[in-house]
Amino acid sequence: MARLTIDRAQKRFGSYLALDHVSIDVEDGEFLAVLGPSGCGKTTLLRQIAGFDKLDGGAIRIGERLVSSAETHIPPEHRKLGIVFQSYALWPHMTVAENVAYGLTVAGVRDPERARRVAAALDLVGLNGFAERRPGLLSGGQRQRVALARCLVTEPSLVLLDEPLANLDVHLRAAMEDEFARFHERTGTTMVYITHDQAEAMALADRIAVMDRGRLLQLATPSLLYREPANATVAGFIGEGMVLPATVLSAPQAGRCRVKVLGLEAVVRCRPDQPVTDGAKLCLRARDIGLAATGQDGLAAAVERLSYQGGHFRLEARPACAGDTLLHLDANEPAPAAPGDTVRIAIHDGWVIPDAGALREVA
Ligand SMILES: Nc1ncnc2c1ncn2[C@@H]1O[C@H](COP(=O)(O)OP(=O)(O)OP(=O)(O)O)[C@@H](O)[C@H]1O
Repeated sequence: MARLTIDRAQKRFGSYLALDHVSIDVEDGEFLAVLGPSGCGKTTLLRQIAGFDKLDGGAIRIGERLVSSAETHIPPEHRKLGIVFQSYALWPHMTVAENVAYGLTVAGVRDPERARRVAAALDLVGLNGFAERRPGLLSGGQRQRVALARCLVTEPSLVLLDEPLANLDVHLRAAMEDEFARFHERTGTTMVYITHDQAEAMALADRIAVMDRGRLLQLATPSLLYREPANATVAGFIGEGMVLPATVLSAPQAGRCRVKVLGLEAVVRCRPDQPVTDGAKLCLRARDIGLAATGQDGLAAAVERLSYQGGHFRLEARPACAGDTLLHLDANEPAPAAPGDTVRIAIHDGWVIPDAGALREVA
C-alpha cells in the first residue's frame, strides 16, 4: 500500500494540453474515483500513473518514490502496480489459476509459494472452485474477478482500475460494485478507479476527482460534490444539477442566504464568504424543488413531459418567465399534472455556486 501524489501533471498531444497542471493526493488506502466525460483526460492520467507514457511536466510519486517527471521515468513493471482493464486481458489458452499465477511466474515466484498465493487470491474474489477452468467458460463478471485476482496476487502497492465494469450488464455491475467495495475493505489497498459513470463513482469512492478538458475541476467526497459543487460544470455533470442565474440578496447566516431566482425569492445554502451579488449562479437538484402547496409562493411553469420512474414521476416544466430554462423535479403518484398544464413550482433548497472556487478543493 502506498499513497499517490500527482503534482501539477502535464501531458501534451501536439498543441493540446490533455493534462493541464493536475494535482491530486491519494491517501494510503484511499479509494479515489476519477470521473469525467469522454475525452476529459481520465485515461491519459491513468497512463501517466502506470508509466505507459512520459510526463511533459510536474511529478508523480508512489509512496515517497518519484516515478514520473519530465526527467524521470520509472517503467511500469517497476512501479509495483496492479492494473485491471475494461477488456479483462486474460490469456484464453491458460486456466484461471495459470492466468492468476502469471505475474508471479514472471517475477520468479515458484511453487508451493506461488500456488498458495494463487489460491488465496482466488479465495478473496470468491472463485476458488474455478481454478482449472478456461476464461472462455466464465461469465463477464467472473472474468473480471479473475482479472482482479491476477492483479492482487502480486500484492501491488497501488491498484489502477480502468472502467472495469463498462462491459457488464446493469445487474452484474451492481454485484461487482459490491465486490470491489468488499475487496477494498478487506485489503485496504490504495485504488484509483477511472469511470465516466457517476453512480459507480459515488457508490465506491472515498473521494472523486472530477475532470473536464484536461483540468481537475473538483476533488471532494461524493456527498460534498453533490451538495456543494465548486462550479457550474460540476453542478451540471453530477446529479443533473440545474444551473440558473440568481441574485444573492443577503449576507450568509449559518450557511444560508436569501436569493432571487426566476423572479422568486428563496433561502438556499452557500459558502460562509458568499458575497451579495446580482451575478451569482444557483445549482438546483430535482429534490430541491417541488409543486407549491396551496397558498405557497410558486413559479408558474408549463408541464412539457411526465415520465414514470417507478414509484414517482419525473416532471419537466418550462417557467413562463424563462422560456430557455427547463426545470425537472420528482412528483409522487398519482400524476399531479399532464403535459400542457400550468403548475406552480416552489424552491425549498439549493446551493450558490462559489465564484472563484473552481480549482480548489471544497472540503
Ligand atoms: N496518443 C494521443 N495522441 C493524440 N491525442 C490524444 C492521444 N491520447 C489521447 N488524446 C486526446 O487527449 C484527450 C484526452 O483523452 P483520454 O483518452 O485521456 O480521455 P478519456 O477521458 O479517457 O475519454 P474516454 O472516457 O472516452 O476514454 C482527448 O481529446 C484525446 O483525443
